[in-house]
Amino acid sequence: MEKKIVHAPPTTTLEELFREAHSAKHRAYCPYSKFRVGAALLTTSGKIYSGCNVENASYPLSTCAERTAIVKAVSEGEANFQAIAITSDVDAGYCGPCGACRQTIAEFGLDIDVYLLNPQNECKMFKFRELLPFAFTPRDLQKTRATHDIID
Ligand SMILES: O=c1ccn([C@H]2C[C@H](O)[C@@H](CO)O2)c(=O)[nH]1
Ligand SMILES: [Zn+2]
Repeated sequence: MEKKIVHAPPTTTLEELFREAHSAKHRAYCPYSKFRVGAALLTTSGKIYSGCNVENASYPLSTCAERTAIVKAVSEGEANFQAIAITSDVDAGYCGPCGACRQTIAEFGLDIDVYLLNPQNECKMFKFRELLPFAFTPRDLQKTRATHDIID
C-alpha cells in the first residue's frame, strides 16, 4: 500500500484542511503519551471540523484526534464527509488511524479520502475503503434485521 508522496496539496481547500490538521495537533492534550495527533475533517458542504487527541488519567478513556473531529462535526449536524487529514509527531512519517477510528469513520461512508500528513506537510492519500477492507457498516445491520424477520 505504499503511496507516492505529494508535496503540494492540489487545492486551496486541501491546503486549508492540512493547515487545520497541523494546528489541531498543537492543541493535543496528551500528558501521558506525549504523542500529539491532529485531524481535520472536510464535510461535503465544504466545512472543516478539526480535532486533537484528548487523554485521560484513566488511560482507556482517551479519545483520538480523528474521533474528536467526527464527534464535533456530527454533534453540529454534519455527517457527510469527503476527506480527513491526519497528522502526528511521527518523525518524518505517517500515522494511520487506529482500528477504533477506522470503524468510526466507516459509519459515515467508505468513500472518504484519507490524507496522512507528516510534520513537513507531505502527504500520502488513501481511499478509506483501502484502509478497512470488508468493513462492518450500518448496511450490515439492515441485512441482519431482514434475515432475522424472515426466520422468525
Ligand atoms: O491515529 C491515531 C493514533 C493515536 N492517537 C492518539 C491516542 C493517544 O492519545 C496517543 C498515543 O496512542 O495518540 C490518535 O489520536 N490517533
Ligand atoms: Zn484512533
